[in-house]
Amino acid sequence: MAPRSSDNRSSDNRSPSSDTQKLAAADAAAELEDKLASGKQAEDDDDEEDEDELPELDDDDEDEDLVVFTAREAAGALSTILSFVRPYLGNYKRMLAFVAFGVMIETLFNVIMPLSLKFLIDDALGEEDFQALYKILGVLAVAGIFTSIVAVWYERWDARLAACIISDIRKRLFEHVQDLPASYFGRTKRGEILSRFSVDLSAVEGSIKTFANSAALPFLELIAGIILMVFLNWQLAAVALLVFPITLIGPRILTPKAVHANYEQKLNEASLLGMVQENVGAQAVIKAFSLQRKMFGFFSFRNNETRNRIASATFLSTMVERTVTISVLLLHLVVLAIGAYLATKGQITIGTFVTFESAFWEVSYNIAHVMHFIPVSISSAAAVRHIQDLLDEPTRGADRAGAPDLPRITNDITFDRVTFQYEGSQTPVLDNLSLKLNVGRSIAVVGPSGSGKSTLLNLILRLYVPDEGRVTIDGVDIRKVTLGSLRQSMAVVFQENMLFNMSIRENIRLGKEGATDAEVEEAAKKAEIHRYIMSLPQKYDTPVGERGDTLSGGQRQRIAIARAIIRNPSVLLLDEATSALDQTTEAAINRTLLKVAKGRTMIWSTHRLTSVVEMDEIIVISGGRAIERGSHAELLAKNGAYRKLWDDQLHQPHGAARQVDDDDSDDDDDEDDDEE
Ligand SMILES: Nc1ncnc2c1ncn2[C@@H]1O[C@H](COP(=O)(O)OP(=O)(O)OP(=O)(O)O)[C@@H](O)[C@H]1O
Repeated sequence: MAPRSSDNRSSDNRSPSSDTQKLAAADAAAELEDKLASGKQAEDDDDEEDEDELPELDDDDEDEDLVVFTAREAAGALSTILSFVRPYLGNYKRMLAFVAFGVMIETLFNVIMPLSLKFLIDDALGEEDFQALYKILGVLAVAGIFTSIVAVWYERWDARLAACIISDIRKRLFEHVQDLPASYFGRTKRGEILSRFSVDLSAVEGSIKTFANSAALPFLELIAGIILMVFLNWQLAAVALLVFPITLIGPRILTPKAVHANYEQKLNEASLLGMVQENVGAQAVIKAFSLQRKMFGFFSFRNNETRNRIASATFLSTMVERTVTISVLLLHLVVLAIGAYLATKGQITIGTFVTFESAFWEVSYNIAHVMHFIPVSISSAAAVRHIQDLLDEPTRGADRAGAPDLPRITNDITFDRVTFQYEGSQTPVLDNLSLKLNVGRSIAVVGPSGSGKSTLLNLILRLYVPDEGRVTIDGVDIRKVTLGSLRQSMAVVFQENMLFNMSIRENIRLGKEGATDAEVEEAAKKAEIHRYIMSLPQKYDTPVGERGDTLSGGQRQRIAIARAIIRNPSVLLLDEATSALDQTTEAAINRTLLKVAKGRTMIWSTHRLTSVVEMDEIIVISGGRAIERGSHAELLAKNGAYRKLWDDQLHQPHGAARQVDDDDSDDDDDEDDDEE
């Protein structure tokens, strides 16, 4: 038998492992799941006769033709993968050529090897010609060593090529996700995006990594083996090839059942994992309510269910493989009998008989190999479609062609009859809102929960764009300037402040590229966090952990404030930026923020009215509009919506505090509401 230079292939090719079958069935299950989830049928379901039309999957489904991979489907899957991967191959033509050359050499050797048996037996051993024997062995040894070297060499390039392509796809995907508009993240589950990077990318990776060894090489060897069989004895080859389809009967019957069982297994495993994830996340509640035993009971039940599914799926997957090996064995007996008969009748030589046997095995195993690759490629094609769908999502936040940079903000930020509604929601959050925010002032945006305060800031940042009307800065529609220049002039602190898994210093420095250590410390001092940072053993080099988990909510918020301050922005946007702070720290930061706000514009959305009393202006948002506007004293004097919010927050009956506050505001001028 010809030496196999590719170890991975030789191990599972010669004896198709149950793992390979399991993998194939599991992948097919993933494909089935995808199809069921998306409600789509297979690509070629326009053909009424197709067997791959997918009925609902349920436990009683006895339709054995549920999923049979037709040649058309396999070809469609391959073409989907190849057309997706082709643009990436352009950068790696040299590597591709090396791999193709290696595969050709290996195929050639694996034809020469069985063929040499014929000459070895008939010409050398049969004729006792030692000259010929040495020659044949010598040629084989040289060819074997050469092929082995080539195989090791091209495997290296193959591994590198696959890694490069996947890395490029991952990069492109990540870059694209960065550019997607905020609305996409609003309507898409986080897990869905993550699964493009994990499940789908690894399915594509699986097919790319194994393509040379599990598809190209077996396919070429299959063709070469058939040619060799026909060359040796076409009658015997015809018998062998005619009965080869018999080997497909077992998989045809059992594959749908195995696919179904694997699908069920996947569902159970996913649910088990979900349970572990939920459990780990809810440890505090579980401990506080002593729920350990109850949770263990739920887990055991699900675990037993999964155990039964795994056993059944493994057995069925193994049976798919077994039926192939049993059919090949029976077929082999037929070929052996006919071949032996022809040899005894002298119609073929012993050498031809033995070589035919060898070619027969070659063809059998290569058929099995190609068959194993089909579900892998179908699963991978489904993954490619998912990835492509994500890549096809328009990056609406991108700049218009030739958009200019936003000049320095000098006058105002204006909402000009802005109506905005989130995707999928029934009512607009902002309804024909007109509002002029003069720069250089500290402005608070207050209002009931859900009134649209954060939305207002999101529109200024162009995280979302209005459905009607426009947001302008100094008269220029912010959609018409570059996003980079718009955001460069702003800094924002959110309520939920995401820190990155890096040091405190690096997190603060994210606000300003190239900021010096002194600037970082200055910003931290202003955000009232410097003293705490200095108390840590690693000080500014302390890693904050994933999402800043090693810090308290208030500490994260102060670091986020430092990150915003260091940017030295024209416009500082604060969205409930001090919600996680205690009153003393909040008061200190409020003072700092008011100092920082001098000479720039600060727009602060908040619930805590005590934070906004010193602001230049307070705007009350309700029902999608600005209903009141003025200083704290003016708005109290108005005795309207702001007054009610203030009283509610101070737990005073509406009107009870009026006398006191009215006294406070005696000197204040009344100012008209700017509601437009
Ligand atoms: N991404 C989103 N997708 C759909 N609806 C959203 C989204 N974000 C906010 N909303 C809805 O829009 C409305 C306004 O939300 P927004 O966060 O602007 O209010 P808010 O005044 O800042 O509220 P709070 O004071 O509670 O933070 C709410 O009804 C909210 O449910």
